[in-house]
This record gives sequence, structure tokens and C-alpha cells, in this order.
Amino acid sequence: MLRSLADVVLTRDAKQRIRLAHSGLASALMVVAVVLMHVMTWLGVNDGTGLWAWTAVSAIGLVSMFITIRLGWSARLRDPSLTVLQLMYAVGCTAVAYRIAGAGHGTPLLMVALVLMFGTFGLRRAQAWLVGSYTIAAFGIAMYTGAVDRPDIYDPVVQAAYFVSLILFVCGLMAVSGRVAAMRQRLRVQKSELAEALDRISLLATRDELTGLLNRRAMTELLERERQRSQRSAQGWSVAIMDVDHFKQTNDVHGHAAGDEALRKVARVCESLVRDCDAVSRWGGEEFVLLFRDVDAPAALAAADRVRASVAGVALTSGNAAFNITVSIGVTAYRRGDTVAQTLSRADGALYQAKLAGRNRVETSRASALDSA
Ligand SMILES: Nc1nc2c(ncn2[C@@H]2O[C@H](COP(=O)(O)OP(=O)(O)OP(=O)(O)O)[C@@H](O)[C@H]2O)c(=O)[nH]1
Repeated sequence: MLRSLADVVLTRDAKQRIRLAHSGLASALMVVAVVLMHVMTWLGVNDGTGLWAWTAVSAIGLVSMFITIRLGWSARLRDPSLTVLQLMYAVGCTAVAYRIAGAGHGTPLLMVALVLMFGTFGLRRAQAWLVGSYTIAAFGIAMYTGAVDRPDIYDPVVQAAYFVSLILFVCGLMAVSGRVAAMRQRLRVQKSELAEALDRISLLATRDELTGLLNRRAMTELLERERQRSQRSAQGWSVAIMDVDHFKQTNDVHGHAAGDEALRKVARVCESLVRDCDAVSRWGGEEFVLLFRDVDAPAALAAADRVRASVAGVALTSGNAAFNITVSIGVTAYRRGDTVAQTLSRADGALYQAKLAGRNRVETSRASALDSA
């Protein structure tokens, strides 16, 4: 009940709620000031001249601003929460209150301190100084006219002392709110640096540095998620382990840098041939693992053979020498009830068979095989 009332008054938009809550707080402060002013008049502290007009102007102004924000009319302004306008309006009303409060003029002075304390911390430096200077000017006028018109109540010496105190207070507040603004800016920068660092950490945690493919940990998690998904659905999946043939020899003959480049090329070939829903990872060294979603063994076998044939066709160079590499691949389909480790072990067995059978081949854990011939 309370929540739905709050939704109606403050809306469900988080930013709008904050704006309206701040505006509501300003209005609440104003209500306190109005009550105090009326109580003082009732107790005979002043004669109440202009009190009702002041009450009406104060209330109408703040309520209008609340409604303007609530209806979204201020949404397109540079300051959609109307903070500066509300603050200046409240300060102006308090300065008038100071002038009509008579012997009770100490109360509006404290009220304006409260208004400034609540209001200026969220402002930019220039805005805060604008509000601060306006406060000094508005209260300066109220103090001066009070001292001239009613020196019996607004003792000129006391008014001068109040004025100096007000200037000191505003300057002190501006200094503090400037420091708070600088701290908030530092926090914003740190927050965005932290977000960047987190992105980088998560990239490092899931990607292989050399090829940019998923790393072993990320692929293991993916396979486990796929296993769990397939327990709940009828969809199967297959996995392939691919190993570069005689890669030690490639490194020895063409150098480690050429070997690295060859691994990167293999990665790009795999990525370009698998579907978006499939996944490719560097399992370690010159070994890659491919996940084929919603695919049975024969289809995975065909897909893996396309990869094998493409890798064999990639022209590599090292200095002036041109060379090729080949890969052997073991493929298996997931069998319901198996663990990921059991599935990978079957694919590894098939890879071993492909190596034994002469390399540059694809074997499955079942009898079928495709070779380069
Ligand atoms: N350039 C390069 N070489 C790597 C990298 N990781 C592993 N290797 C090399 O890959 C080679 C793997 O050699 P082996 O495990 O003996 O296998 P192979 O020579 O490919 O022989 P078969 O797998 O039996 O065909 C080793 O020489 C490793 O140093 C890498 O990131 N970059």
C-alpha cells in the first residue's frame, strides 16, 4: 500500500525518484520554516506582517517545482532536478522570512544554513558559488533594510556581525563542498578504471593470449554447461580435439615465431568454419577443442573434416620459406549420462587413432573415419 503510494508520487523511474525525493526534502524543510514562523507570530515575537503572503508564495513555488519535476517537464533541461532553481527559491524565501520575522530573525538564518548544507553538496563548483553568492546578496539586502527600517529590532551592529558570519559560513561551505566534489570526481574515475580492469581480468581469465580463442578453463565450463543443458533437453552435442601434426618439427625448422603464427592461423580457420553457436578453444600447446552444439557424430565428423582440409590448405611462410601444417582430429558425440571428462577422454582416444593412422585425419570414437586421401 505504502509502496504503491510512493510509486504514484515518486514514480518508478530511479533517477526521477531521487529528484523528487530531494525536492520533497526541500519542501519538508520549507514546511518546518513556515510552521516556526507562524508559531513565532502566534507567540507575539513579531506582528505577522506579510506572513500569509510569504507562506503562500513559498508553498506555491516549491509545490510547482515538485509538480514540474513529477510531470517530467524539466526532464529535457540541463538541470532536470531543478536543484539550483529550488535552492535559490528557498534561499530567497528564507531571506524574506528573515526580514518579516522581527525579533525571531535568528531562525531563518539557521534555516538558510540548513538549506545550503543539504543543497550545495550535489552541485558543481560554479553552481555552488552562484547559490552561495546569491545567499550573501539576498541576506545582505534583508539585513541592510532591516537595520535601516527597524534598527530597534535589527540592531545594525548585530546585522553587520551576522553578515560577516554568513560570508564566512558560505565560504567555508563552498570549500568543503569543493573538496567533496573533487572526491566524488576521483571516485568516478576510480570506478571507471575498476570497471575497465574487471573487463580486462575477465578477458584474461577466459581468453587465450596467443590466439584470442577461449582458454581451457572457459571451454571446460562451457562443456559442463552444455552437458547440463543436454540432460534437460533432447539435443545432443559433439566435441572434437584437434592437434597440430609434427609441430615440434615445425618449430625446429621454421622457428617458434612461425609456429606461433601457425597457431594463430589455425585459430582463425576454426573460427571461420564453425557456426556462431559452436565454440573453439585453445586447450593448451598445439591442441584445440571444438564444441559442436546440437550435432550428432556424423555431422561433427564432417564439420571437423572441413576444418582439417582448410588448415592443410593454409599457406604459411617463414622468411622466404613457404610451408603447410596439418592437423589430426578426434571427434565424439556426447552420450547421455557421461561426464565431460569421459567425453573428452573418448575424443582423445579418437585423436590418438588419427595420429596412429598417419595424421592429417579425423577419427571418431566409433568406427567411422575420414582421411585426407
Ligand atoms: N610455437 C609454439 N610452439 C608451441 C606452443 N605450445 C607448444 N608448442 C610446441 O608444440 C610442440 C608439440 O610437440 P609434440 O607434443 O612432441 O608433438 P608434435 O611434434 O606435434 O607431434 P605429434 O603431435 O605427434 O604430431 C612442442 O615442441 C612445443 O614446444 C606455442 O604456444 N607456440
